[in-house]
Amino acid sequence: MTSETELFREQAYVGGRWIDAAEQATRAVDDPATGETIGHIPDLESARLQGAIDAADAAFARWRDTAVTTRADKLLAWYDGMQKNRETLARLMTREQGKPIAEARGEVDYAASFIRWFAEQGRRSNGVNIPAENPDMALGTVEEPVGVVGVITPWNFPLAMITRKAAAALAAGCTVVVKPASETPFSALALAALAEQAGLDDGEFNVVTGDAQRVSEKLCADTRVRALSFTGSTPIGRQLLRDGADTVKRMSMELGGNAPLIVCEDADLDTAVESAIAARFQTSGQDCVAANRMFVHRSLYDEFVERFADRMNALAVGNGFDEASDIGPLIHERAVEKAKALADDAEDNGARVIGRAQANAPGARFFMPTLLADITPEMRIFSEEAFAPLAAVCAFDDDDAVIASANDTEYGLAAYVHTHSDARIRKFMRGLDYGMVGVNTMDITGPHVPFGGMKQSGLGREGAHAGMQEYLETKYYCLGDVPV
Ligand SMILES: NC(=O)c1ccc[n+]([C@@H]2O[C@H](COP(=O)([O-])OP(=O)(O)OC[C@H]3O[C@@H](n4cnc5c(N)ncnc54)[C@H](O)[C@@H]3O)[C@@H](O)[C@H]2O)c1
Ligand SMILES: N[C@@H](CC=O)C(=O)O
Repeated sequence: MTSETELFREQAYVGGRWIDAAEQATRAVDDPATGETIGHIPDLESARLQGAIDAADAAFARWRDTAVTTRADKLLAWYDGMQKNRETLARLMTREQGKPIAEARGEVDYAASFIRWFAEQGRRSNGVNIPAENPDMALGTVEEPVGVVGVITPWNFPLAMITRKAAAALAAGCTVVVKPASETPFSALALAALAEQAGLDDGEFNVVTGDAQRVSEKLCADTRVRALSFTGSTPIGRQLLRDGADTVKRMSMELGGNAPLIVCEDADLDTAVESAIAARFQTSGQDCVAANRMFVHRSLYDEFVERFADRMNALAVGNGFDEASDIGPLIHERAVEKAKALADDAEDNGARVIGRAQANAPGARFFMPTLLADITPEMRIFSEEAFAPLAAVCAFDDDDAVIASANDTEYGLAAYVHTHSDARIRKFMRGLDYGMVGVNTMDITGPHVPFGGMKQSGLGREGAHAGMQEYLETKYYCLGDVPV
């Protein structure tokens, strides 16, 4: 097992080397639970960012022609390194992101699962044979790696959002340049240290740090970067789509969410309450597939609100290193201010506010779990992604009306419905305009499923066969005059 200090890297990883920024320019990274500085990362200037693309481009020529079994072996060695260093990676994640340590361990497993899954999938990205109308011709396709892939990721899942992209791209034969969120770079750099140990040490996998705008402009402008895979907010996704247009980049966009959770009159209330608690408060509410609006049939509404509030008020709020904590800090104080503003807006417009006083919060970046009852479409919480432990619920009477209400958003990532009626399951699955629909469960993700959204929640899918195709080009060939 690699020691904690060996995996704690304060340098960028480019072309298999650990580098600083020119003039030793750095940015500080803090612990969101305490505000203490935990380290510094290089603020790479344009020349060194260019060097990362140069390294990835040079490596691509070699990596694309590397035997698929060799690629798979290196990815599996990377996976093994993550397993052996699970606790170190989890502690590093809690330190910089704040999530409860149990969730951090779960994310290490989740992140590693993408590497294992794509290590094998890379051996199965097949072309097709096309029956020729002319018997003297032979037609078909081959799947080829697109080239250098730019990867930009958020802070809420510091490891999994990287491996979900990089493992697929590397398995396809591409090389990658990763820019992690400035709030959570150390998880990414520890991943790079394990990649180096696994033999990804010659420009196949690069992690750059520094000014986000400077990095993305570099990645978008360089024609050797043939694809950009982004996970983050919809406004930034829109900007990157604009920036990538000039070089016609292949774009994968995993953006914001506003998930509805619908409890129908024939739902199992115990399952619905437990699922709603998990769907709202996982990742301390900072989750793209979090249940942002809850709709409960009027016949169950009062009971649901009472049970949900009891479970919510029992959640332990504290430092992520405390094994008893269910809810950790938010990443920024401004995230706390936004949650307070959404709650105030809802209350000013008639919502009931249920929960413990914010004065009991154990620190400046903690937001105490809160339930807004009797919400209406006029309230900001109905259309804005809370990204905090702030739940919102209202009653409904009619299935068609609640589907229309659930769809009344620019987002379309995940949706959840609780019912035991086959007819309703079919109705809601067809009626909900979301890329992913969970029925009687919120446990919908994994490396084997196509994760992604409709409308302004994104473009493309991550995970499963679809996740591999984001990094492959289909080349059609037509062989004339091939006498049989
Ligand atoms: N769909 C998904 O799979 C998924 C997963 C996780 C998070 N998200 C979404 O991400 C958002 C929260 O994450 P966040 O706060 O890190 O998002 P963000 O958009 O602020 O940042 C995401 C990444 O983009 C970079 N970035 C920020 N400004 C940039 C700019 N002007 N140009 C280029 N890059 C820039 C950041 O440094 C970070 O690396 C939420 O909306 C959440 O729903 C979506
Ligand atoms: N919870 C999502 C990440 C989005 O925040 C996932 O499981 O991929």
